[in-house]
Amino acid sequence: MDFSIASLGPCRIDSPFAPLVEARRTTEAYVDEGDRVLFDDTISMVAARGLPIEQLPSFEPGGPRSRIFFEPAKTRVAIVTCGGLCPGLNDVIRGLVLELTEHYGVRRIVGIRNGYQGFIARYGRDVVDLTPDAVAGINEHGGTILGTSRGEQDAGEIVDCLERLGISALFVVGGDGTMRGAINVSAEIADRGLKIAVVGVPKTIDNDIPYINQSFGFQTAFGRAAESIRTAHVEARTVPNGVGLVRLMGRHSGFIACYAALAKNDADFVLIPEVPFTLEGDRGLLAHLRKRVVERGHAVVVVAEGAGQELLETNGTDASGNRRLGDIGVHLRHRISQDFDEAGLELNLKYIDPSYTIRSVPANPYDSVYCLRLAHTAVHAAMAGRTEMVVGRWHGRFVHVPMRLAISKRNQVDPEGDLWTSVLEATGQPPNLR
Ligand SMILES: Nc1ncnc2c1ncn2[C@@H]1O[C@H](COP(=O)(O)OP(=O)(O)O)[C@@H](O)[C@H]1O
Ligand SMILES: O=P(O)(O)OC[C@H]1O[C@](O)(COP(=O)(O)O)[C@@H](O)[C@@H]1O
Ligand SMILES: [Mg+2]
Repeated sequence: MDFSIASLGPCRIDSPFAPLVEARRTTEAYVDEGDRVLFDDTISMVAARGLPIEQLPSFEPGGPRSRIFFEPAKTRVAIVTCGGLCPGLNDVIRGLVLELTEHYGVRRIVGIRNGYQGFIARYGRDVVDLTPDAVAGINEHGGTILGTSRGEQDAGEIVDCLERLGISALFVVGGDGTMRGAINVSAEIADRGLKIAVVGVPKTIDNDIPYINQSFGFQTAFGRAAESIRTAHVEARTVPNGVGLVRLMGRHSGFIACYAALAKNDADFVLIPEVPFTLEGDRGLLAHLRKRVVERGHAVVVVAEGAGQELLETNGTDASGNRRLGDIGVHLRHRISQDFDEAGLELNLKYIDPSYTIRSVPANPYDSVYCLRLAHTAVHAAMAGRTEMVVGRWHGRFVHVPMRLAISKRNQVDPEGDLWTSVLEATGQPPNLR
């Protein structure tokens, strides 16, 4: 694991934040820019490394610097949002624009329309000016005012466009695919000997980006998902042999399903991609579900879209190379109905798929705060010449994470971890459904 952050050069310019931070030292509420945030947070984890303290894996802290790399008056900035929607995208855009203009005095900020496509001539190269007026009130709305897209674009053409626009700092707001694209862009920038900072704000409702504790918009998304679980529960308990079946987003990671289920504490079974299950046999889902309905009169099943894919046919990939998943919700609805029928049991199954409704909403107040603080951290990093990195929060501290680390693996629910244990405690489902 390499935690070192790439930099465009020494910081020689006084930062407007110098008077605010120069006298500060690390406390439990602040990390000095010269300090490091430890990766490990227990005594046994640190001890197991067997390393001297300065060699322990650690993150560079985020936040304002006393000196910066770019001269604000000469700095031009671009912002792009890519991949699937996520609550809070507009909060991030507005946060970046206001911090850059009001505090650093950056005068030219452009938004690239429709993700990486907006850089490309074939798609009509689409750029809009972003001023404080242009972003007023956008945080009240879901989606992204810049638009977004999937599908890989040529890094050479992207950098041609950055050069033509005279950009010094590019902010990329997106998920793992976006960061892979941004690494290619950074490599092209380095090959051409340019000084353009590329700083990411990681975006994913699936919460599948590692080394950042939690992604923005996730809390809003699972909050919306929890409403579907409440609906399913109300419907299921008011009819004989009621089963509420809820399918939630979560391509490879079951965080939305777990958190939404815990938020309502009404689910009897939670099925996620990280924990394989079978339908058939004494230990399978169907037998346990039948038993639960016979004993208690109703049941609620929450399934993440990526769960049980081994039971289904997959359907190729999307424009970004993401696997198109089989529909586990529809499959379960069919198999549960069949199973109750074969057992001669009445069944009242209500199937709910909130689908895109959980990600197209505006951020809740918690996520809005988080988005704004991530945006501030990203601006401080870029102005200090940091590049090929994303901002994140680790153990409650804002940190800089190398982009390569942020895509080096997928953040997933650990079946041996305490989140899954909480789900097992809350549902009472067997640890092994197979
Ligand atoms: N392997 C890759 N290499 C380069 N660019 C990629 C790669 N995967 C995705 N991208 C780019 O990132 C953008 C968003 O990726 P996608 O996977 O759709 O969403 P997310 O960033 O949310 O994971 C796409 O438009 C594409 O241009
Ligand atoms: O239909 P779309 O827009 O391709 O998006 C569906 C996928 O987007 C997600 O919200 C995640 O998107 P990202 O990979 O862009 O973060 C998944 O939960 C879902 O499977
Ligand atoms: Mg992705």
